[in-house]
Amino acid sequence: MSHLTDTIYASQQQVADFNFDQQVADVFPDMIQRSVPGYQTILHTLGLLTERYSQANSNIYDLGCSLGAATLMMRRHNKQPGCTIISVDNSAAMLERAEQHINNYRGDTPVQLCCQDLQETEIINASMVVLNFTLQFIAPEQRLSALTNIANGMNDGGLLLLSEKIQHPDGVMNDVLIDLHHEFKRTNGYSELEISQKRTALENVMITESVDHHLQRLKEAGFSHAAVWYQSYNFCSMLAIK
Ligand SMILES: Nc1ncnc2c1ncn2[C@@H]1O[C@H](C[S@+](CC[C@H]([NH3+])C(=O)[O-])CC(=O)[O-])[C@@H](O)[C@H]1O
Ligand SMILES: O=C(O)C(=O)Cc1ccccc1
Repeated sequence: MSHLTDTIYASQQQVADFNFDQQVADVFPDMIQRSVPGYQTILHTLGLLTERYSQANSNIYDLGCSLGAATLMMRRHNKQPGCTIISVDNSAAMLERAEQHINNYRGDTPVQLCCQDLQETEIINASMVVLNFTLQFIAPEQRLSALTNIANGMNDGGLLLLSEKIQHPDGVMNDVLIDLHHEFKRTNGYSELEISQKRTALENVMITESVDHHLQRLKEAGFSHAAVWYQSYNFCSMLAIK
């Protein structure tokens, strides 16, 4: 697959709300790599977790799969027979490219691609569910019901990986983490204009919450255990066990 450079916010513009359209899908590998600290570490660890947590004859869900990076990692590492990976995204542009991307690799575990809202996705017999930077795009008041639907469809001992951009409850520390993230983006070649215009685009679309809020809600949704396993600046990854 060709990897195009993300220049979406490089020119001064009337900034519209961020949306996962064709333009974003075209540059997504470059955008996520240059924007999300720890993205590769999280995918690498997801491979290890798949070896440990996938259960024979179960479903594995990648919710908000974008181009299928987490799907491919789980397919590569799944050692259990009779599993199906169900990869869901409500952006047709993303899913179209995910299909091409996934077809470029071979694997034993079948992958079903579904263009639908994850909130309308039936979760059944799940040993693993991945929400890798997806829940943050769901309206906050809908997050508990989305997570409850997921927990209800998971098998005992099943694993949820939830990665999110987070907000620190201490305003000063929150600003420190945001500064560090912006420095990370500058180091990766984004200009001040790109950083500030993207921030505006995301303002109404991506609502961040504190780690405590996430962990408490995971318990409320029906998970028995939940903890942070990784954080890089204001990007955090949590695990929950049903
Ligand atoms: N309600 C929804 N239903 C389904 N999909 C949705 C919904 N809302 C947003 N999405 C989809 O969630 C994805 C979020 S990106 C995930 C990266 C990927 N997980 C990765 O591991 O590379 C994260 C980011 O761009 O920061 C997009 O593809 C949206 O279309
Ligand atoms: O780019 C940012 O500032 C982010 O917060 C991460 C991100 C990455 C890709 C799409 C949307 C948000």
